[in-house]
Amino acid sequence: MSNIHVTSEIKTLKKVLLHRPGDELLNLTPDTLGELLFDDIPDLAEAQLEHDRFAQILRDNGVEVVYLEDLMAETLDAHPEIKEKFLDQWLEESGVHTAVYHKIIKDFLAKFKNNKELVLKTMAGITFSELGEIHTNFLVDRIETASHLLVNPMPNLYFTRDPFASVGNGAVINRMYSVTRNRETIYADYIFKYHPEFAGNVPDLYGRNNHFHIEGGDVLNVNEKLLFIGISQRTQAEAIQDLAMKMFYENEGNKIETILAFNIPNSRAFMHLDTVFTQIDTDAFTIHPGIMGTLQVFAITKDAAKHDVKIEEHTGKLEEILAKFMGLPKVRLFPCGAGDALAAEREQWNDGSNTLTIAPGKIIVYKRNYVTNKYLKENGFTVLELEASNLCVGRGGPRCMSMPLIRED
Ligand SMILES: NC(=[NH2+])NCCC[C@H](N)C(=O)O
Repeated sequence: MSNIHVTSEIKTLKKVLLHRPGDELLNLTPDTLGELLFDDIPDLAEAQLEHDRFAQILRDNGVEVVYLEDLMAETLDAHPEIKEKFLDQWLEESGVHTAVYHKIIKDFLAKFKNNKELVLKTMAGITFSELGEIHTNFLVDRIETASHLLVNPMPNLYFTRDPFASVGNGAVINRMYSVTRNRETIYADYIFKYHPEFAGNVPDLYGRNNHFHIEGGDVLNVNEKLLFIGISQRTQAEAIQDLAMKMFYENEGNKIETILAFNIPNSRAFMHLDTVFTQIDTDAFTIHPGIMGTLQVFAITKDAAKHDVKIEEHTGKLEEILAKFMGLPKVRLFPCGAGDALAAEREQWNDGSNTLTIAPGKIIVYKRNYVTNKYLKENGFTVLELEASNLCVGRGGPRCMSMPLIRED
């Protein structure tokens, strides 16, 4: 029996994975914002308060909250023999190839006796100055243009939606689009391989060493047999085709029969499908009107005779395509900004259409998106509002900040 079970976007959420933003946010500087995929530097203490409020809303609604840093620390506690391998891999993938640096960092990390502190340190990054006495004489640290960092931080970790995606009883462990986010998947990889609760029961449906990139923000579980995946800045069409082949032919336990691929504009504001489209009830979605002009929808199914996939483009009204594939008489779309074009752009930027559904019709949103929230309330949705203005400068909302591990059927 797997410890992952997700066959829906909306059914009652039972267990979710979060990461509480940590010191990695202190290692953001104006010069590194672009590379590290942030638009501003959040106030860490405020961001943590906001994140704790998010976790509390989830708990108050009966959801068990677990943290990535705890699962990874428990993994190392249970298997001390993999610690060296984990650290070597993390260093190698952090771009620390020289033996001298490698040794200095390993010596520095040896001070962290507690695995949770060690894990948090690997997430936060390492500056030259904190190496203190071990920090000897580095030319690279003396030049004017030097970065202050020996190991880069992973500031996007609190967007737990992206490094892997729960699908059915398995996990799509992703190859990420950006260098800065690629190391994030190491944690999921180790947790699913070695954590006592998950080891041996969570099949990897994709693989972090795959050539093509795909991220969890693009993957929507509609039902046991149907997935929606965005073709976006973060997810390549080739990755979807590859995933389809793996799901259709290599994973016995997987029940997916159809993948609807949504080609959305390639832009920073719409980096993943879930930034412009999320399911909020059995027959309802939020949508950013800005994607409608160029949207293309493809159905990918199994072509058993050819041991291949069959690809068909579907044109026409989006509501009708969705209703057809979901087996519903009708589907309702709720535009971000409630039909006001300016409000739509402003609120989409702050994740107005990035809702986390915790039960049919019950959603968590950022409070600041007044226009969209009011509209959703007027249409009968239960809207739980999270006050947050620091978390959103990382350009992600409640769905991005959560990875469901268990939902009811
Ligand atoms: N599922 C999401 N929409 N995640 C948002 C991730 C934001 C993050 N700063 C990035 O650019 O990767």
